[in-house]
Amino acid sequence: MKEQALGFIGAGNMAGSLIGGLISDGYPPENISVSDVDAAKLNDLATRFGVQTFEDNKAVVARSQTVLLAVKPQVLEQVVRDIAAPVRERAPLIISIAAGVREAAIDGWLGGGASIVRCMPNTPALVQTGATALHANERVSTDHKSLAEAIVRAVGIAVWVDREELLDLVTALSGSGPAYFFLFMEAMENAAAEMGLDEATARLLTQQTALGAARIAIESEDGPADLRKRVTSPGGTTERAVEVFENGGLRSLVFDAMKAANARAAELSKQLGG
Ligand SMILES: NC(=O)C1=CN([C@@H]2O[C@H](COP(=O)(O)OP(=O)(O)OC[C@H]3O[C@@H](n4cnc5c(N)ncnc54)[C@H](O)[C@@H]3O)[C@@H](O)[C@H]2O)C=CC1
Ligand SMILES: O=C(O)[C@@H]1CCC=N1
Repeated sequence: MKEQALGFIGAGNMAGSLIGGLISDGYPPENISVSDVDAAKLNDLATRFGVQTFEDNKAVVARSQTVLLAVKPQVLEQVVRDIAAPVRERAPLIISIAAGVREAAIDGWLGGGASIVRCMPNTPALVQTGATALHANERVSTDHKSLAEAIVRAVGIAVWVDREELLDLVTALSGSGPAYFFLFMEAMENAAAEMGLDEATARLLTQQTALGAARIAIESEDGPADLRKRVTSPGGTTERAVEVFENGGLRSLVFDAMKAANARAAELSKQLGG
């Protein structure tokens, strides 16, 4: 895939993460072009990675075999309509990472007949620990599916979902998920600091605990319920804390939070083109 000309429209956080991952993975920077309305963002990526930059989105389409849409969902329609003519002419593979915008909406704005892969990455892509789910419309060839998967695999793991609606659920799980863990870490740090530990120590111990728990969870054959039991000595401290979480309804709170995020993703897709 590394000989393919790859274009990014939008040079923000996610584009920077994906480009950083691809380049660390050996993708030649001269085969990557990027456009943005913000010249400072383009300068930043050109300096960090040596990629080609353009202020005109159509210039990126004109030189790319794959075009990755990395702008906010709210500006996607205008961006896509603006590149529709060169996309029809060159028929590149279109990959969209915008939350909540359906393949059919993008295809409609392009005038129909486009090969579109939609994916939902997450910000740990920045440190090559991303989790991305992908879905392809019926026009995408097997080779193009492999190409899209290879692009996101450069920054972490990739899984395919067989129904596009499942991307809303993935958004609520792994798309927004890093923020849930950060919230939990923030609460643990604050509690420890409030009870008397200095803030720097509270942060360090919380961070290393999160990293250690994640590594055990990934490396072990066992699920989180079993791993939790191994920390929980009968009559000990963990048991007391877990009792407080369970009695406080942590599980149903997590369920409700993810349901709300899932519903918001579905709502966004209705607002942003059906
Ligand atoms: N941040 C996250 O955790 C995740 C974000 N996403 C999706 O990734 C997409 C990008 O998000 P971020 O990188 O976080 O946003 P961002 O705001 O950092 O980047 C968007 C970029 O688009 C540029 N832009 C705006 N109008 C433009 C135009 N007309 N033409 C070209 N460029 C234009 C902006 O200047 C900005 O640099 C969004 O659609 C979001 O839904 C997906 C998964 C996770
Ligand atoms: O909060 C959001 O809408 C985006 C999608 C997933 C993560 N950030």
